[in-house]
Amino acid sequence: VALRIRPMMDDEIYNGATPVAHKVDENMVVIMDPSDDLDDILRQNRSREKQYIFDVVMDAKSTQEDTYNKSCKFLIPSIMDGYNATVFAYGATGAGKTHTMLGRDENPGIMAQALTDLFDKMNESQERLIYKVTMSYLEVMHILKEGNKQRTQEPTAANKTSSRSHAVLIISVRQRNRSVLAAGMQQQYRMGKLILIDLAGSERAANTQNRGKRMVEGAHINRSLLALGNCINALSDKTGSKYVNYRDSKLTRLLKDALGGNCKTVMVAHISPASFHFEETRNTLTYADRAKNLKTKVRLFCACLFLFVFCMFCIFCVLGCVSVFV
Ligand SMILES: Nc1ncnc2c1ncn2[C@@H]1O[C@H](COP(=O)(O)OP(=O)(O)OP(=O)(O)O)[C@@H](O)[C@H]1O
Repeated sequence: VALRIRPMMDDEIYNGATPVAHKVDENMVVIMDPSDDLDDILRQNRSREKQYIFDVVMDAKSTQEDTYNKSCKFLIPSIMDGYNATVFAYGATGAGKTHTMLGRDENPGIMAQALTDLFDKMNESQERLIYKVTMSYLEVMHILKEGNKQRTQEPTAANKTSSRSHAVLIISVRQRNRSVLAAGMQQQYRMGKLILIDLAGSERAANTQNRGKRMVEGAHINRSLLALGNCINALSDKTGSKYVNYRDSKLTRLLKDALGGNCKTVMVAHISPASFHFEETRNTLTYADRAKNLKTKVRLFCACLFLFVFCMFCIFCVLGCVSVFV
């Protein structure tokens, strides 16, 4: 789990917001509750400061390149070796998810950097290996941009360029060995999949002042994010006894492997440092903190096949022995 704290926006500073989230070191963030309600007896003795620890903490000084290097780059060789990986951006509306995942042409985010890295790595080994890359959401780079033009972006009171849908980029890489192919021999191929997800932001209907279609859209977004939150809660339950309802939304069905299956998963949580967004910030940090408890099991596709064949072989041997005795 990585955390990115975006810079304060000009309008937040103009409207009197103060920064309440601070990076302490590479792994720690501290938030300070800005409320100073003297009548709130229940909170009077509580510390207003809370610390959270994550694998990576980045603040306004982190560039797009730093963010990619720290949260996604290490996954690229695994994809080429046949593993599955998912990176998803999580956070409230306006917290900086699209900036991280997509960025801009002159300042590209994780999606474009991961693709560039992947194709560079494939070029390095193309004399030895043959790759087949398939993608949904894009086939070549320009379709990523086309896809993003199609994506509804609407200003809401909470974010001027709010994404009104989840964006999912799935890159599948199939790899075969040239020399084995040239010799005309049968060979297993390796298949790795990288899923990059820019979730639509959770939002409070009251904050966005959305009406009509936009409000219904917001409700759908929130419902799927609620289902995601429920799955994270159930999966992070230490007793392991809670039922994980992946079927609650399309989003959780899509993320099933990323959350509890055969996948290396990175969650990049996003928060705003501004005091106005303290409640959203605390919610995001709570979920990100829970997400640290999630465990996935990563296996190679061909290794599974081998295990299956081996198990079948053992079963037949046992059945053979039993029938001899009978
Ligand atoms: N690290 C950053 N550095 C500079 N600007 C940023 C950063 N993160 C976000 N921003 C700016 O903050 C604004 C909101 O960010 P963005 O649209 O990425 O939020 P979001 O979480 O994707 O919101 P939504 O869920 O509503 O789509 C944008 O103008 C974006 O350029």
